[in-house]
Amino acid sequence: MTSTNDHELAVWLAEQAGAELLEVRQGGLEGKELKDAGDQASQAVLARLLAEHRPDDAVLSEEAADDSARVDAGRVWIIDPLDGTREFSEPPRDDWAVHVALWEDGDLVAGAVAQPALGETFSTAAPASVPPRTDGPMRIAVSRSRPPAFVNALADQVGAELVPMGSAGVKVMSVVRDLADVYVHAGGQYEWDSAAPVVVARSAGLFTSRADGSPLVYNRTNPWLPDLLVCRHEYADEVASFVREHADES
Ligand SMILES: Nc1ncnc2c1ncn2[C@@H]1O[C@H](COP(=O)(O)O)[C@@H](OP(=O)(O)O)[C@H]1O
Ligand SMILES: [Mg+2]
Repeated sequence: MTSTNDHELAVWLAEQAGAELLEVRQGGLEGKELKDAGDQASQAVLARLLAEHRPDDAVLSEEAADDSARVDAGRVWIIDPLDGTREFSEPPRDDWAVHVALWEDGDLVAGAVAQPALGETFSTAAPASVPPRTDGPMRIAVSRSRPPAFVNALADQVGAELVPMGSAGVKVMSVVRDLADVYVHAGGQYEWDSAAPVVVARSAGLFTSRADGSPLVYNRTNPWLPDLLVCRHEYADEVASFVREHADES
């Protein structure tokens, strides 16, 4: 695997962790015990394989202590071993994911989002082509548990329907798959929640930004990156302008 390119490595890592998560989910645990076991098992797989195959690279993970030296590193893997932890603990839901992204010299350059319960991995190794849009009203993917405060007003204004689901990665992939047109989030998130989904969405030709349309910046000292917009290009201006006008309500 050492000679594998970064795109292929991201896929392999996400799928190895995903296989581990499927096993953990069969183990008879429930609730918080299942969530914790999933987080820890996936983190262990990713940390071990990254140390083995990319020993010189830094890592920023939801499930590991942050080493501030990564801010000065040239290459940083930004990983979320289990995104949508809540949905992972509610079998047979399939809206949870493994995120593996690579940041290099200022921007995201490779990544994979595995949806193990769906048997699918979306990646920069084989960029997806977004299907033609399904006819009908705009569909906005939102968090099941923490949707942005402004989202009902946004849906009313643009005549959209809301599609609640778990996991930032799954919501971004829902835009890639034409199950939604827009994913907008505000109020809280970290770099690992969006890094891999964003680089995969970019490779599929989608629009990505902060919720107000400003650029996403990764590998900052503080990984808090609380809002996100991923959508088909034709919706970007309408949604970002609405967010700018309603910034105090997120
Ligand atoms: N207000 C908030 N503050 C912090 N993290 C948030 C958040 N809203 C969503 N997230 C994180 O974003 C990811 C997707 O959330 P959601 O499924 O609600 O859309 C989840 O990651 P994890 O499952 O890795 O913790 C969740 O913790
Ligand atoms: Mg997450």
